[in-house]
Amino acid sequence: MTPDKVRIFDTTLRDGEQSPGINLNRAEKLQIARQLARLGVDVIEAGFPAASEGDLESVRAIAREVKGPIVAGLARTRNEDIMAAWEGVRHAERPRIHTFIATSDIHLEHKLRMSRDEVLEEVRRAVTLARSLTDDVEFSAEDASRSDPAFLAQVLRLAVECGARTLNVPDTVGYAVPAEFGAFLADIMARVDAGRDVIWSVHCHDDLGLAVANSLEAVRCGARQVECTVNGLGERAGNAAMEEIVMALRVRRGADGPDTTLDTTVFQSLSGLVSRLTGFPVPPNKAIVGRNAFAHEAGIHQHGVLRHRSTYEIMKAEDVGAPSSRLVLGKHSGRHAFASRIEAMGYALEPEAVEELFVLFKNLCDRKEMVTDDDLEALIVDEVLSVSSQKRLVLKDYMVQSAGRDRATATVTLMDGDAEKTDAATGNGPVDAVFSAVKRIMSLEPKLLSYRIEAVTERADAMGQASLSISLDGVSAAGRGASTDVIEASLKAYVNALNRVFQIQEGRQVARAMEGAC
Ligand SMILES: CC(=O)SCCNC(=O)CCNC(=O)[C@H](O)C(C)(C)COP(=O)(O)OP(=O)(O)OC[C@H]1O[C@@H](n2cnc3c(N)ncnc32)[C@H](O)[C@@H]1OP(=O)(O)O
Ligand SMILES: CC(C)C(=O)C(=O)O
Repeated sequence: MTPDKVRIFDTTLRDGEQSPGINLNRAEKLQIARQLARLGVDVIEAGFPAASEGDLESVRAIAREVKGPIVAGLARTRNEDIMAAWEGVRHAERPRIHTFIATSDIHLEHKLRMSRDEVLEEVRRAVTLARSLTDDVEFSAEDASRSDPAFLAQVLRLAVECGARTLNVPDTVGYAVPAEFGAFLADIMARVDAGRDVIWSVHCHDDLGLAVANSLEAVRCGARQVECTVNGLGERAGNAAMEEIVMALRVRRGADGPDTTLDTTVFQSLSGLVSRLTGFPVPPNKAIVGRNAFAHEAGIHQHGVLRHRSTYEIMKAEDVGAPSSRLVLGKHSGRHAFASRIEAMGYALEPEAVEELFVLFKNLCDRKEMVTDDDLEALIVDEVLSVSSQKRLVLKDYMVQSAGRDRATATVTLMDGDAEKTDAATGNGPVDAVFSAVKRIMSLEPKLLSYRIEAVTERADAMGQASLSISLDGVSAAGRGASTDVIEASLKAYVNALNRVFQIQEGRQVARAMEGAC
């Protein structure tokens, strides 16, 4: 074992499960434990076997079935807890008993109601008993960071004398700040002077949002085990998030800094699994495993990432098992990202067409939270691949008023070449009214042969895609239109179909004229 290896002690199944609202059954715990083993954590704290028969059973199942990591069970210093912990872990490949008692005066006076001597006696008895059962005993001094350093050192020295091989210095209530915590740990390590066979550990809570920072500072000061949880779950504000600590060590390691041996590509799927089984969602902006951790929406960032990923990314999404970084198109996006997405979707458009689409896309962004590939496809089909080049009619504006179930009035403004034309009409619904207004503007009576509207995407602000066909003077044509507004989508489809009719009529006239000329 290299001296710079940092051991990852996962306590998702014990401290993580202490989050109010989380209750995992045996099958769920086993599923998580298997994934923790795949990730390569050094220790799985599988539970607190004295807590309940169910907890004991879960710990026992993990100890029997999950190979690789050390399997630990937590125990108070009471004999019955230690025996229960042993019952839980004894069948593991590498069993550990983790026993603890508080060392701060606040806890001694108000909670345990024990003197310092009584606590020392608890430690002596508990560690000795645990050590008689297994070689691997961890001792934790609960509320260490608020304890008198002299007494804390005395307790830890005794734990080592009785056989503990891992000494844990928890910041139980998340009170520590990094520089102070590092100095505190270094001072305690010097006072105890436990030698090279003892591993120093920390266990930080996130009450001030400093659990990860405190853990990293502890590693800098000599800790070689970090206790943490997936997604930072845990009592109150949670524990230090494992994925954040591990990636911070990896990314900032330099040539020979301390590191873990985890397969970090498991992080994303494990985070999702834990989130689904606990019902605790992962915030989109959560470091490492959040949905947005490798997503860019701002045009300037997207341009930078397209040129070189390192401009705005400090690690590879693939390294934490996330899909490669995403450029999310939204109202903050710019032309570079937009053009790149169109190209990636397989469209080779002229720069003028891309520019035209970009303007429409920005308008769409003001109406829609996020623009998907389906939305873009609808825009491309609607605006570019339809008859855009020879458009005679262009929809400029429209207004609809619905007056009761079967009556609506619409005013529509179209550009017919350079001429702006407006007219109003009524109809037996808003779509019928806008179609009638167009008919009045053009003094034409096209027959509606078919009409369909469907949502392109699934949310309330989804793009609607209208498809219809009309016939006029023996010419039939289909039209399509897309918009977040179904009336507008229908109107665009109607205008699109009329433009096609005109185009066909124009083509026939040219053909006739050519025939005449011959
Ligand atoms: C900081 C941490 O996360 S520590 C781990 C916290 N996790 C848990 O508490 C979850 C599991 N706990 C449980 O299921 C229960 O609390 C049990 C089964 C352990 C104990 O339940 P109960 O016997 O009903 O006791 P209760 O929880 O109400 O009180 C805790 C008792 O343990 C004592 N105690 C607390 N910590 C320790 C310790 N480390 N060593 C010895 N005794 C302790 C308290 O002084 C109190 O003693 P008392 O009953 O003589 O007054
Ligand atoms: C039992 C110890 C490790 C603990 O959970 C804490 O102090 O927060």
